[in-house]
Amino acid sequence: MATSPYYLLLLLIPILLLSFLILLYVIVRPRSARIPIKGRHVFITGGSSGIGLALAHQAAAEGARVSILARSSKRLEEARDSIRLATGVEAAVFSADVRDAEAVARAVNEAGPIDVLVCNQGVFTPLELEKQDLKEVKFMIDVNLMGTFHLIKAALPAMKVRAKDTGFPASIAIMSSQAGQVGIYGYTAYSASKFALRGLSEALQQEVIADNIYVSLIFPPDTETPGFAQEHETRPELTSIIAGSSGGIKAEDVAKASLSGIKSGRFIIPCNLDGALLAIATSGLAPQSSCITAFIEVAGAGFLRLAALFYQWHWYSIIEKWHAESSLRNRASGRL
Ligand SMILES: NC(=O)C1=CN([C@@H]2O[C@H](COP(=O)(O)OP(=O)(O)OC[C@H]3O[C@@H](n4cnc5c(N)ncnc54)[C@H](OP(=O)(O)O)[C@@H]3O)[C@@H](O)[C@H]2O)C=CC1
Ligand SMILES: CCCCCCCCCCCCCCCC(=O)[C@@H](N)CO
Repeated sequence: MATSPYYLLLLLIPILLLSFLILLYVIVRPRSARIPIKGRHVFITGGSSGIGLALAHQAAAEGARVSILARSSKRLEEARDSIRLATGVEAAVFSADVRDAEAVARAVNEAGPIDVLVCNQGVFTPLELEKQDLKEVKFMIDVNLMGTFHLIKAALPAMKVRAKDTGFPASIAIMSSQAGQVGIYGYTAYSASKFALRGLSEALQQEVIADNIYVSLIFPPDTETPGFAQEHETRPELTSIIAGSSGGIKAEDVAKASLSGIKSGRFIIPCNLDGALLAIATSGLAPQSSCITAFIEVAGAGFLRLAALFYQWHWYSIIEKWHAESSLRNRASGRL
């Protein structure tokens, strides 16, 4: 009996899919890696509060040797006590302002060679640019971007030697934000500082892969931390509405997602489902070590661009409505 062409087509689809997956497996770069943290030195900046403190707890609980850096010695001591109480691990603490390259170099040299560097420190004071003082703009760029440059410059030489001597891959993980994947009302300076970390990370990964060092970029949504509580008091209403599109998350959940991605040597680390969709929609020319994720990125690009257009349509409708209502309020109060 002649084989119906439909059977051939049905047979052809899984063969084509499998061939495509094999092609992706061959081409994805850098090749995936396992980065152990048990017994290794994890250095976390901003480790005295919020996400950084949750990361320090998680890393200590997984058997890492933990160092935390921040400005306030008091908060560092309190963080060290909480880590000891929860995990029995004695974290090393270093007080320095990441804006001071020499202070950072001193702290990193004192801490000794690092296996996993987590550049987590960050500040965020959302406000419409027109109202924002340029000093605040510079402050966010200096802490979030220049501070990260200072840390990597100080830690990289010894990390290279250490990775070579131990034969284990090392990791440089940088804390971005979903506001580092999409610009959000009120976050002109903050988004700029976080988008810049994307360019830094993509370029740096090409520079350090030969030294068995993997770069990870972490993209949390709004996260319940002391910094966020402070931010929430002053951020513009439209910022809260638009940023709220991705919901909120606990610092512990960001820490778990971050460490899991770091240990797998993943370049882009989302922290929730919206973040996973956002990561695919903004994958661009980012490195990708997983052929499955690469397949989803290729297959989902078109649909997710459509979803992104719907999000923009929704956000601009909210902005338009907000301005219409506020001009009605102003007219009603006779302020126009
Ligand atoms: N909370 C959120 O909604 C989200 C946060 N993020 C990012 O996560 C990171 C941590 O945020 P979060 O945990 O909320 O922040 P917190 O404000 O709770 O903690 C910030 C930490 O950074 C330290 N820090 C601040 N400025 C400096 C500096 N100049 N030098 C050294 N250390 C500094 C603080 O210690 P000290 O003040 O003593 O120096 C503190 O340990 C940031 O990069 C932020 O952009 C990303 C997405 C969402
Ligand atoms: C195509 C699919 C799209 C999927 C959903 C996109 C939703 C994007 C929302 C952006 C949220 C920005 C949060 C910033 C958090 C932060 O960094 C501040 N709290 C300061 O710390």
